[in-house]
Amino acid sequence: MSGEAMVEVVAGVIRDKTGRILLARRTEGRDLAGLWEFPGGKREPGETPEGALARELHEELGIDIDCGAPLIAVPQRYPHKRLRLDVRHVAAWRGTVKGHEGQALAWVPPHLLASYAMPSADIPVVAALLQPDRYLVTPAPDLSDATWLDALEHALANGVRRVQLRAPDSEPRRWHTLVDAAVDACRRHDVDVLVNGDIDLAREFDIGVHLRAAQLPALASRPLPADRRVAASCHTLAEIREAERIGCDFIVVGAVAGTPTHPGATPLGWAGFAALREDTALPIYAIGGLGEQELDIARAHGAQGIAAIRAFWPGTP
Ligand SMILES: Nc1nc2c([nH]c(=O)n2[C@@H]2O[C@H](COP(=O)(O)OP(=O)(O)OP(=O)(O)O)[C@@H](O)[C@H]2O)c(=O)[nH]1
Repeated sequence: MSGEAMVEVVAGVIRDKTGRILLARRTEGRDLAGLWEFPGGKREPGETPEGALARELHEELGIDIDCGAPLIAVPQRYPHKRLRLDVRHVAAWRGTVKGHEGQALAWVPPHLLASYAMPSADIPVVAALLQPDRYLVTPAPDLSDATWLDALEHALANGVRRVQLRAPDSEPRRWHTLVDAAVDACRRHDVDVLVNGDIDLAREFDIGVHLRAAQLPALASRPLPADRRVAASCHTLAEIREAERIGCDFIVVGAVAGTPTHPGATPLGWAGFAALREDTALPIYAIGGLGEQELDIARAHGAQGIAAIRAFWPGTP
């Protein structure tokens, strides 16, 4: 990793009464000119993130704000600099929004954010605003099918919004029946569902696919159309580059902490996770010995959220 200094940037998610979000366009002559961004700027020495955001939004837009909760802090490497983009919700603001530095402004409905060209650090920010922060990976159906489906229903009722159906050693016919029932349950809850590894099964059920890193080199491009999710599990920067090459929508990276299922593996730790995060714009779920209680620390290191088996599966310790 380069020792080049990290520039600390803070930006705000400002909403109007209808829920639209404010973007500002970077003016000509600046780095990344023409791209849209969340209003904000560099922290000055001695400033808190909240203080820097209040100052920047006053200078750039003429508004006074109450800083709200952190959304995500994204470490990102650009060709000539490294920065950490610390994005805060703006809880309340007063005044009339106006571009005081000649910048164009746009109030954007959240579902249209992804259609604005933005710097790469903003890709994970938009994902953090729009996509689930927990990604359940199902355990193998060791007990009865009914027990497994019942646990899935409970996880969905508990608010899991994205699921990877995974059963490494299941008998194919039994797995097909279970996938059928699980997809049905996920559709009833309007939950995003992917199946591990099996592209044909994903096509048959018209769901997403979660690829193993070893599957990536053989694929020329993403195996499913743009409206079906393609994800991958990655452990190294080389694997992340493969996921980018085929056009994955998001990835899972780990193991961040130690896990009983991989006792010999050296965990990445949060610093190792953030170092990989810096080199890609893909949304990343952190996995490996993590649960709901790590969501805040995950977001503080640029993760979309947490992927887990045990932590999100009812009835497992
Ligand atoms: N405010 C803001 N800055 C962002 C976002 N995404 C992103 O990569 N940045 C980068 O964070 C830095 C913000 O610093 P700044 O707004 O004070 O920019 P500047 O023109 O003075 O800096 P420059 O010297 O890099 O051109 C810029 O390098 C900008 O490209 C974002 O969503 N909002």
